[in-house]
Amino acid sequence: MSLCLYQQCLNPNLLQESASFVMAGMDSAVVGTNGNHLSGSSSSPLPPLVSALTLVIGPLAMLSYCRFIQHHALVSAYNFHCATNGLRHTSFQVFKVADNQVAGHRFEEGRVGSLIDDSGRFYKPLQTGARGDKEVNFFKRFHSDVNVPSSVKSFFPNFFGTIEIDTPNGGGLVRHAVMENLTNGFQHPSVMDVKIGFRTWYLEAGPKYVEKCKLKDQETTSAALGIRVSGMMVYEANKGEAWKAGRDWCKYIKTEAVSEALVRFASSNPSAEKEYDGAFCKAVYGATLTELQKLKSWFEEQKSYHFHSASVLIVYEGKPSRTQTVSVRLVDFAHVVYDKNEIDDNFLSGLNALMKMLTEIIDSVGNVDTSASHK
Ligand SMILES: O=P(O)(O)O[C@@H]1[C@@H](OP(=O)(O)O)[C@H](OP(=O)(O)O)[C@H](O)[C@H](OP(=O)(O)O)[C@H]1OP(=O)(O)O
Ligand SMILES: Nc1ncnc2c1ncn2[C@@H]1O[C@H](COP(=O)(O)OP(=O)(O)O)[C@@H](O)[C@H]1O
Repeated sequence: MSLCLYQQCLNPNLLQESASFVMAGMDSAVVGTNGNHLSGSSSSPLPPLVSALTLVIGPLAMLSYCRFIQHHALVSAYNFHCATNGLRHTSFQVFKVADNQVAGHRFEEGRVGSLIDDSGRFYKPLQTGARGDKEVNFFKRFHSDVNVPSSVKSFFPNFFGTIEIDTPNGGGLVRHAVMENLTNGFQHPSVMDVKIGFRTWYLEAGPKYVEKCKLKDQETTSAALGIRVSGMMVYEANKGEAWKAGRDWCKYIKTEAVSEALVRFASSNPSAEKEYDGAFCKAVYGATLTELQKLKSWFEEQKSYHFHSASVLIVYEGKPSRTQTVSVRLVDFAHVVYDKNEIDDNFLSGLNALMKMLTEIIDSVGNVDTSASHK
């Protein structure tokens, strides 16, 4: 979790330019609200370790490919509480590979994946063109939609705008969405991404994309079950390390083995001697169901947002503790369609399918054979 990928240049001229850009471009209401933080964040002393790192790595960074990050979020971030913190990106920034990312676009040969920082932010590389814009527009629209209750908004990551980060693979500047890191605060998170819906495609996306999705929905469990386990990692306290499912492990889970995979995710009680703990599994999924029920109530009414290919992200603490926290949130909003004025049956039925499966697991968890392979 400690690979330092980028070191932002500490070029005072650039900082200056950026600061004045921000001040000039921002709405006065934002400056008025956050003015103290604005000036404070640009001049606040760096923590000792960071300062030391700056001295050592700074000159190297200056020579390396790390260019100044252009911050585009600040002007448009009027409706979001990001402007003040956003300015921090203009001073000093250490990004790390998001090791807790379990699905989606990851750092692989020639590809760019998500990053995190120590302040609890998650940087998701946006696709070029319309697709990236779609996700950004979703966040802006959704978080400022007065018709969505705040209890529902809290299922979605906070959004802090976008920044462009120079990638080390020669790809140049890549725009990233800056979000709340949903695994922040967990010492050893166990994380599972469950894609919701019997179909991930939607006609508005165009025939090529629809074909690609249809094939994937058939090949995986989406079409048959309404859910697809897209990724998972489980912290195994007895080993002191996390087991992460590979892309193919997830892709080729057979329909009849999904339940077993779900049990595997939640039954690894780090405080238990044995590998499999039904009581722990019940506790994790009991808490999950309580959250999903709230989400479901909203989906039973709302007609404004249709989510395709979005996922429920379940996170629990793998470090032994007496109280267990389970976080249930949503991710991936690159395929949202608006104002259809009808219930999002595809997402709702997928959610119901997941809830039914989790309920069945809770009822029968003692009987599941977790030693069997899922293949
Ligand atoms: O962008 P691609 O073609 O690599 O496809 C992504 C998939 O990568 P893969 O092709 O399986 O290596 C990717 O699969 P993984 O999660 O990496 O297994 C996702 O399915 C992604 O969809 P979304 O952004 O989660 O809706 C997929 O993105 P879209 O199909 O939504 O573009
Ligand atoms: N805000 C977030 N905080 C923490 N992890 C996240 C966040 N958003 C996404 N992830 C991680 O990244 C993975 C892929 O996210 P997703 O939005 O589906 O990306 P992609 O569009 O590349 O498929 C998720 O399964 C999760 O592990």
